[in-house]
Amino acid sequence: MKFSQFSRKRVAVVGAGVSGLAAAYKLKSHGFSVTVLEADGRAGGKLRSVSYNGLIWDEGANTMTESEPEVQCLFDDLGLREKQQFPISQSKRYIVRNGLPVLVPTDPIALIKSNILSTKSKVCFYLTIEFQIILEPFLWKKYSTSKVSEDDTDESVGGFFQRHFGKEVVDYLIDPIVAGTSAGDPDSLSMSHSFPELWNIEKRFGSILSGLVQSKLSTKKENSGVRNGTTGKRKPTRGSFSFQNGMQTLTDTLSKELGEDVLKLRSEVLSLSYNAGKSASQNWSLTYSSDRNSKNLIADADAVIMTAPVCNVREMKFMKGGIPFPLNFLPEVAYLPLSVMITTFRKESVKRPLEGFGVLVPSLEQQNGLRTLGTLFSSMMFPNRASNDEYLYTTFIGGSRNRELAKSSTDELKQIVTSDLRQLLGVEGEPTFVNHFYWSKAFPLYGRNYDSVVKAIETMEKSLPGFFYAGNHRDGLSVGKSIASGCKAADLVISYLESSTHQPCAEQQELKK
Ligand SMILES: Cc1cc2nc3c(=O)[nH]c(=O)nc-3n(C[C@H](O)[C@H](O)[C@H](O)COP(=O)(O)OP(=O)(O)OC[C@H]3O[C@@H](n4cnc5c(N)ncnc54)[C@H](O)[C@@H]3O)c2cc1C
Ligand SMILES: C=Cc1c2[nH]c(c1C)Cc1[nH]c(c(CCC(=O)O)c1C)Cc1[nH]c(c(C)c1CCC(=O)O)Cc1[nH]c(c(C)c1C=C)C2
Repeated sequence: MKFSQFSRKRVAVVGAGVSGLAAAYKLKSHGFSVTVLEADGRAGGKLRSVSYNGLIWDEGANTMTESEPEVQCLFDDLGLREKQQFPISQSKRYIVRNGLPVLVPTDPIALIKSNILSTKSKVCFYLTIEFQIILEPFLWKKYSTSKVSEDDTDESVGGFFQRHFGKEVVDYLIDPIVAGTSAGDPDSLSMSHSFPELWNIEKRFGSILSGLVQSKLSTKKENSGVRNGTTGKRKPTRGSFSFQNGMQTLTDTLSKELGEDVLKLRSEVLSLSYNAGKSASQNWSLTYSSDRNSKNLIADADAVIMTAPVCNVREMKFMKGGIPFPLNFLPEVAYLPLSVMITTFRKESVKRPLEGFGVLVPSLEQQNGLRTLGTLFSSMMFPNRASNDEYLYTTFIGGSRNRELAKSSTDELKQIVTSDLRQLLGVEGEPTFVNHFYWSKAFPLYGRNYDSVVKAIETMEKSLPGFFYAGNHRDGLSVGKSIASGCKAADLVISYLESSTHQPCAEQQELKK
């Protein structure tokens, strides 16, 4: 316990996904009395690992990165470093072109040599790289007055990259990468919400490439302190990783640290009521269902961190000062459905196995008969996830490209996956094992009107003192960003409750503005 003065302050965290658990862990270690209410019978949310018959697989997130400082701190505190598992040959990633996997080059020169792009696009890409620093600011100015829509925060990912690199780069690089990181498509996604760093770099420097060069130089300058050991910050490990027994090891470790008294499973939050008191003391009252008790239960709290998806928040009842607080300003969020198929094949049945991370299928390759979004070479990356004589693959189907296909039966999906893997890797015969997991709402779509969602969340926070929203609907979909979002919400709760112990209520409101 770091600050025992908080031990009587109570915080309710709604949702035991990675963001809620990270927030709760931080608050608990600062001495708060925390309750995590989780609707499901398990903790972890979109982190979901299975060990069965000598196989290990993930039905949700498969890997994560450690770019956010909050993630680094959490791992150090939890002692998770020894459980991290780094994939073999993770830089080898493939994109399908003309029906076959092509290794994605890791640098521009290799890209010129590869078959991913046509000669015309390669020349265009090469010239762009060579001359972009000089030409791009002018191109940007030209487009910024002609092509970008009036409210330019709504530019699509496809529009942005086409403006910079041309259509073929969008079709054969951006489209598969976007599918492989959000299950979305370049035309539906908002650039400012999906790639905020790149968007801001262009806004700040007027050009992506010169901006990247300049920001890289300034990061190098900042990091030189790390090498000298003067900043005390750890340099993030490079690349993606998982954990022994899969990604759920992370949320299992957090759940264990929190303990059964804190984490209440099968507890779906139904309503939240805020009643302003003289101080921010137990102003919140939450009702939740409990399968152990036919009656709904009540949890009182001084502050609330909400991490349930927006679609679930819209179903909750909010009250403020005894009267309903309607959430009609909270827009409906679109979600992408996804099926995750696990298959294993005997090694001798895979005629053209590939080493590396996995293969992504651009939308245009549907014309060559392929119907999956992509496949991770799970047991190539993590050999202990299958026996020595078999390969385990994780294939994704659906997303914005093919919502209906995601809902297909296990048998239909088995045929689709086997057919795609036959074409891509030369598998023969049937898989020796199949597992299917269907996510009806795998990802929120950061669509071109997503600003309205973020603004509505901010309105909720401003209108309801002591209410904070965290999770993957805010600053990014990745596990790392979800953790960072949870930790930031915990920090806001700490300053809110710290200030509220010394200040009258009106001033707390000011603080939130
Ligand atoms: C198939 C798939 C693959 C992915 N792959 C990767 C990857 O490789 N790398 C990566 O970085 N990210 C990946 N992600 C994304 C990442 O896993 C998620 O964005 C992240 O885990 C979300 O965490 P969260 O805590 O914000 O939300 P969630 O995990 O969705 O947690 C929210 C929790 O709130 C609970 N809840 C909802 N309503 C209520 C209520 N009324 N009362 C109480 N509780 C409620 C839910 O049951 C849930 O447990 C993937 C996601 C999916 C679905
Ligand atoms: C084909 C479908 C999908 C694959 N993974 C996901 C989908 C929808 C989900 C997913 N994967 C990653 C993230 C985090 C994104 C982020 O913002 O960091 C999500 C939501 C990790 C990831 N996967 C790929 C990349 C380039 C990244 C970013 C991190 C990293 O570079 O490691 C590419 C990729 N995804 C899939 C495959 C088969 C693949 C590449 C071959 C599957």
